[in-house]
Amino acid sequence: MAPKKLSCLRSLLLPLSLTLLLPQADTRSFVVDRGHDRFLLDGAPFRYVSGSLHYFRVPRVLWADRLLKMRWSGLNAIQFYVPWNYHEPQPGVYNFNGSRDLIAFLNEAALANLLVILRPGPYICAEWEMGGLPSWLLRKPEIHLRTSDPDFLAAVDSWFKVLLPKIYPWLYHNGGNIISIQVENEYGSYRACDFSYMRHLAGLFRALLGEKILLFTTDGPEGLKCGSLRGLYTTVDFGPADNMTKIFTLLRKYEPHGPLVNSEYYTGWLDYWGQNHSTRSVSAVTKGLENMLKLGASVNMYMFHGGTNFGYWNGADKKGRFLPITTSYDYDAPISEAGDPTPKLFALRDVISKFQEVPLGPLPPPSPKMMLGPVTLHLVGHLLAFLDLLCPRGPIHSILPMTFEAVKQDHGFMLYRTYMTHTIFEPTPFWVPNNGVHDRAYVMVDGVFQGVVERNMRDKLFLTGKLGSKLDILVENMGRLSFGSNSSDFKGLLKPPILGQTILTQWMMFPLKIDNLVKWWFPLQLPKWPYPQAPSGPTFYSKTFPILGSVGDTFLYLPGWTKGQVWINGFNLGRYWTKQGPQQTLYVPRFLLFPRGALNKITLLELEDVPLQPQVQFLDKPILNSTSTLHRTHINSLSADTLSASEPMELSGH
Ligand SMILES: CCCC/N=C1\SC[C@@H]2[C@H](O)[C@H](O)[C@@H](O)CN12
Repeated sequence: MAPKKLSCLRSLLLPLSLTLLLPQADTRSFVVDRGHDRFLLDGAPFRYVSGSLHYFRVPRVLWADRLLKMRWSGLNAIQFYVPWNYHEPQPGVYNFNGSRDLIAFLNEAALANLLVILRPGPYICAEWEMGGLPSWLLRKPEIHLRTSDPDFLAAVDSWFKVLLPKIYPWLYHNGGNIISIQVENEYGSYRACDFSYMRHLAGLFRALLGEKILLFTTDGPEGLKCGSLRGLYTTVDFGPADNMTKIFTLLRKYEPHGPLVNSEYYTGWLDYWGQNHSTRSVSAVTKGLENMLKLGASVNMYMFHGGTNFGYWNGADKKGRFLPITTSYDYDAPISEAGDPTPKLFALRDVISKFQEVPLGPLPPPSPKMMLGPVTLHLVGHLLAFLDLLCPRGPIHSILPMTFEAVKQDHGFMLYRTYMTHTIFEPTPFWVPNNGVHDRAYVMVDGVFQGVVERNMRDKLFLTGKLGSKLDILVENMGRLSFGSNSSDFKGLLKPPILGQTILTQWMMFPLKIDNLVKWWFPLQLPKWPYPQAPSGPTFYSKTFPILGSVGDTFLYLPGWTKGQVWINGFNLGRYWTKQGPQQTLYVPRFLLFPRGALNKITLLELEDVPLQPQVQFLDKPILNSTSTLHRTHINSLSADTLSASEPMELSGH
C-alpha cells in the first residue's frame, strides 16, 4: 500500500482534527536545524525517542501487537535494519513475502503512528547471520566484503537497485514515515576504512532516494574516524555504563552543530551460547535516558523489543574464540521476547513522559501463557538413515573436502563421507588442522557416534575402524561471524582431516535439506537401520500431540537433551543447546500451535546425547539465565508442579 493511499486510511484511524493538520506530501519535511542544534519536522522543532525492533525476528502476525506496545510506551519512532540475506536468498532471487514483507511492516508502523529510522546496510550486524550479508557472496572466496571491491559493489548495486525504489515512496517528504536512513553500520569498527566504498554507498543512496532524505552514519566513539563521511550526518552509539558527556563531546568534533543523536542506546545486551545471560539494570538504563533527553538529544533504544533468531539466522562473534549468538534475542529489552511489557518498559515510559506526551489508555495485557506436558518423544531414526531423502540429488565428489559456500549450502548441516583406506586396530588420533572445523563436527564410524570436534577446541578424537569402514562427519554451521574484522566466515571442513599420519582424501559432500524433510515427509515406514548397533549421535525424535483447550504462548523446555534443532508443525523454532546454556527454553508463539484437539507435531534433531526419558515440556515462563553448571541448581529450585507441569495428556500415536 503506497503511503498516499495510506494517508487516506490513516485519516480513518486518526482524529479528524489531526488529519486536517497533517501536511500534504509537498510540504512535509524532516531536516537538521544546525542553527539550533535540533531536528525540524514540517518546520517545527522535533526530537525523536525511538526504539529498535527487527521485523525479521518477529513473525508478521505479531508485528501490530509489538508496534502498538512501543507506541504506548511513549516512542514516536522506531528503528530497524533490512537484512540483505533475508530478502535475496540466492543471487537475483528476491523475497518480500509474508514475514519478509518490508512494505507491510512500514505500513503497520504508520498505522501505529510511528516514524521510521531505516538502516538498510548493506551490512547491518545485529548479531544476525553474517551481519546481514548473503553467504553466496563467499562463492567468490577472494571477495573483500565491505570494501570497494568491484565484485562486492556489483552485488550491492544490484541489491539496492531493487530495495531502494521500494523504499522511495515511503520517505517522509514523499508522504511516508521514513525520516532518515543510515548508510552502512559501524563502518569505523571495520579494518578496511575504505572511504571510496562509503562514498560509493552515499552516491548510490542519493541517486536512488534523492537529495532530501537525511542520510546518517552510526559508530561507537572509537569508530567515528573511519565511520563518518562528509555529507552524512554523524551519530554515535553507547550504553548506560558509558560516559555520555565524553562521548557527546567527541561527537561534536564531527558534528559541531545539529542535534546530538545516540542511535543505539543499549537497554540490555546479547547472549552467547555458553556465557552468562546479559542484563542491564532498570535504574542505569532509565538514568542514562533521562540525562540524554535533558540535553535535547534524540535517542534510539537498542533493543526495545529483541525477538528471536528462528531457524539458523543467529550470527556469531569472535572474542578469542568463536561465540555463536543464542536463539533468543530477548536482549533484556523493555518488551520481552514473548512480547510482554517488563518493569523496564514502565520505568522508561515514566522518563519519556517528563519530556513529551505519552499515549493514554491501557497497555494490552501480557499474552496468555500455556503449560503442557511432559510430552514423550519417540525415535524416528538416525540422520544417516534418511540420507537419500535429505540429499535427493546425491553427493558431490571431490578429492578434498569442499566448503558449504562452494556447494551452495547456505545454512544448517552438511554430511562429509569418506572410507577408511586401511584397518586401524589401535585408537588413532583424528583431527582437522588449522582449527578447520567450522563449526561443529559430529563424527561417526559405520554409523556409530564417536564424538564431537569443534572450532574452538584443539581436542582430537581417537578412532578405530576396518578397511572400507564409512567415516561420516556431520558438520553444523552455527552461524557466520556478524561482527569483527573478518566476516568471510566460510563453513564446513576448511582443511582435509587427518587420521594418524594419513591426510584423508576422496570425499563425498551431502548438502542436507533437513527443513524440507521435516516439513513434508517423515515416512510412516521407518527406513531400515543398516548397522548392528543402536542409533547414536544425530537422531530425529518426534511426537504428535493434541492441545485439548485453547493455546497460549509457551516456552519449550528440553531437560536432559544436549544440542540440536527443533521444529514445531514444520516451523524451524531454532537451535537448542541445553548442555551449554544460558538459554534453556525456546519461545513458542501461540500462533504456531493448533488448539482444541487438533494434532500438533514436534520434531527434534538431537545431535549428541538423548536423555533416558526422551521428554520435553512446555513451560509458562522462559529460562534464559541457566548455564549448565547453574542449570541443575535451577532445576532443583523449580517447584514440583512446574516440572510435573499439567496433568499428563492422552497422547496420540506419532
Ligand atoms: C563494543 C563492541 C560494539 C559492537 N557493536 C554492537 S554489539 C550490539 C550492537 C549490534 O551489533 C548493532 O547491530 C551494532 O550496530 C552495534 N552493536
